[in-house]
Amino acid sequence: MPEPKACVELPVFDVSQPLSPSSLSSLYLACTQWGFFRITNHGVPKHLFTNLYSLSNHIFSLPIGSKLKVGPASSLKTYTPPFIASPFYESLLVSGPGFFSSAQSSVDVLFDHPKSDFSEVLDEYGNMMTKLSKKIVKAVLKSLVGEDLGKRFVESEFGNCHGYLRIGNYSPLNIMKEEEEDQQEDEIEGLGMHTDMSCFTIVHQHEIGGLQVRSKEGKWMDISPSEDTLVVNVGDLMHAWSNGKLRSSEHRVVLKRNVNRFSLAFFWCFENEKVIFAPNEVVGDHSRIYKPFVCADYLKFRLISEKGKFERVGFTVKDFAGNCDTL
Ligand SMILES: O=C(O)CCC(=O)C(=O)O
Ligand SMILES: [Fe+2]
Repeated sequence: MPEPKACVELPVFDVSQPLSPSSLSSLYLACTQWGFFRITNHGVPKHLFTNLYSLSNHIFSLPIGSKLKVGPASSLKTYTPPFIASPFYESLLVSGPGFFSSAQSSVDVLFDHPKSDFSEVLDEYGNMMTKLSKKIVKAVLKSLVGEDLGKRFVESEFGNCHGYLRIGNYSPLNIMKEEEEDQQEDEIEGLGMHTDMSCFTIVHQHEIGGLQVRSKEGKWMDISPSEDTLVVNVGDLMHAWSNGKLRSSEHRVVLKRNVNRFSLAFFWCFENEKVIFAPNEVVGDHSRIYKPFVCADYLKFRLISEKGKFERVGFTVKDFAGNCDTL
């Protein structure tokens, strides 16, 4: 018998105003317990999501041969086809801080005629996510180390962060009948269990839901779709920078047969050359659990592990920089 479904109740924070002391405590608790929370009054108008999805749909509907012109073997490498991360998942990458020119460089290759509507919408969305990410970093640091120290770290540690957006299209269409006749479950994995390589990720999930977080006990919990909120999660870089205090939780996406799903995942990351080393004020009396490491080296380590389809034993920051007994 399939297990009954469980849904996690994530706290919701209104980011249009400063958080009260009690909200800051619950933000800290959410980051340590779940590594996930929601934000509301984020300022992204509904029509922007609608536009973004319809313009992205236009791109994902192109023939695979066209999309591969910006695929992994091309010089741009902005398109990831199905069968690399998952057979039902394809994605398009748009990087900041110049979201317009990043989107436009893909569009110029994908379409024969000049077209800038996609890049304009992406620019607007990317800039909004950048502002939100800065707000989130500020609030979480305040909840972690207090206002004064938080403000200092925002500048000294997070001042050179950058963001990139991954537009995801999940299409588990017409495949099941032949391949999975014997399977009774009506849900299939769209994106396998992983942690994010970011400081924070901001996700807009489509109304059909499917995002799940793994509890500390190892149980998969649904993060229900909610029209007015965005989902935020802590990534590996923030986990390491906070000496493991903030949780970078494993999560995945499950799909319903024959139902297409879109999502927008915005990753806010340290600059490539940054050495990630939890400040003494964050470590406090605890023992240090991560060795210092260069951000780009960790990203490289993850890419190699993923290409090997996770066959290597270690593929998270714990395996990369954990067991800090030399300091
Ligand atoms: O599609 C989603 O809802 C989340 C995607 C995700 O977890 C990721 O891209 O890292
Ligand atoms: Fe993720």
